[in-house]
Amino acid sequence: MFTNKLLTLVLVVQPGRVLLGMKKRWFGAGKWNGFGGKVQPGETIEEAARRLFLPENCRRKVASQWMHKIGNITFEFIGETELLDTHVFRADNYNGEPTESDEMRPQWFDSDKIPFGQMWVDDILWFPLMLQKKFFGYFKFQGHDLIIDHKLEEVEKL
Ligand SMILES: Nc1nc(SCCc2ccccc2)c2[nH]cnc2n1
Repeated sequence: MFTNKLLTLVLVVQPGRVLLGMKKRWFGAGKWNGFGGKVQPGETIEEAARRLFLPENCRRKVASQWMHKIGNITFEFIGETELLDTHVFRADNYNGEPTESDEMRPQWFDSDKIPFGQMWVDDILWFPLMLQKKFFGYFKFQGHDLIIDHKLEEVEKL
């Protein structure tokens, strides 16, 4: 019997570069990733994505269409009963300057130099889709570094 945990993941993709953050603590610490986390009760997935990515003092200034949903990935970890239902967004028009937080140390990467060796092992599989399409994904992990099953499909609509 599985329960679902709603998560967000925001990636800023600009011509020739992608913004990632080095996760400094807790789940996924030591890996480069997009920006996100858990959706709180009473907020929408989009509201959570905005809250978790934009610093408080920017939220009012950033229009609502600053990001668009590009993917939905479910992560299952063997031995755990909670599925991570992760909603992936692209924020291409973000032109703020990212600042370091307690959680994340941001850094821009050239699109052809994404540090996949220091990221979750599934990312190299869906990042290329993220640049062009929308996609559904499912990854079954044994531990945090071994994918034992996965599905990935491009879709027209999420
Ligand atoms: N890229 C990626 N991300 C995650 S967790 C995403 C959701 C999250 C959770 C906590 C803080 C920020 C974002 C993954 N899990 C397994 N493979 C994975 N790949």
